[in-house]
Amino acid sequence: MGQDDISAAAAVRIEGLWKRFGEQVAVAGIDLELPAGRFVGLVGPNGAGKTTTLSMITGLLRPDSGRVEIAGHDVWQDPAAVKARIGVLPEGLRMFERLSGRELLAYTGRLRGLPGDEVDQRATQLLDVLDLAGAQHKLVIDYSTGMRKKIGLAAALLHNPEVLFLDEPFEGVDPVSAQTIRTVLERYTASGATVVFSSHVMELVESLCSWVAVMAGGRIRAQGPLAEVRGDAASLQEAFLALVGARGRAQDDSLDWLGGAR
Ligand SMILES: Nc1ncnc2c1ncn2[C@@H]1O[C@H](COP(=O)(O)OP(=O)(O)OP(=O)(O)O)[C@@H](O)[C@H]1O
Repeated sequence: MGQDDISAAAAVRIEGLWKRFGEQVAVAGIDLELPAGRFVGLVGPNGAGKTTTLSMITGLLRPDSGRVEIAGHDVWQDPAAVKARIGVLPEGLRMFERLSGRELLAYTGRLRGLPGDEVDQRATQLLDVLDLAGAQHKLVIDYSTGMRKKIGLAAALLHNPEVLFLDEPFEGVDPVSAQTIRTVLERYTASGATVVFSSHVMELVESLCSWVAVMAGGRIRAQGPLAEVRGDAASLQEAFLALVGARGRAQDDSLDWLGGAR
């Protein structure tokens, strides 16, 4: 099988997925096939439908229509099989904040049905690698934004999922923590696992992802290997702006009062 032949090894298969909120169409019938063993980026402007899509893929939000399959299992017909195989770091990340970081991992491990000593061992390693060992007994409510992302990531990785979904994993994270998260994720995908993450930071997506799906207005505008989606453009950012038709919006005279002589 070639690097870019995904038909036999899709981690995620989406067909005709729709979601409306009243009059607002958030996701307008998308089809997507995301390859296994890759770093996959879901990119799009604000309001494109990324979070809604990820919520439907991970079983957090019921689609109006369409189907999603993860590692060969239907998300809505076989949710237990799917949830055993995925890890999720959702946007907003509501956690049990009155637990310490270590307690949160212990609790998550038990929910996942892992034996206590295995959870302890994995938690120690994850806390260490993510540079949270010193804060492991602090309550999560007292964690910074970056620390919350890291403990959320540790909780999502604890059961060694086949596919990991991350909604804006680097938002609010300092460069040192971002590098730590990146190293952990690179090691994880190198072992054959799949990471799907959403972002609007194109440089990040370009440097991390080998496969990209571009979303705008609830639709998929392009999907495929990074080089293919970028095409002849100088960067993914350029290709993205052309795809979503946003080039030059701030260059007309609609803000002619801003700056200059007063
Ligand atoms: N619960 C909801 N009720 C009503 N409208 C919603 C709801 N959730 C999302 N929407 C709308 O659906 C559209 C897609 O939103 P979504 O959050 O999926 O976009 P996004 O690509 O994740 O955006 P961002 O990058 O800004 O987080 C937006 O127009 C949004 O206002």
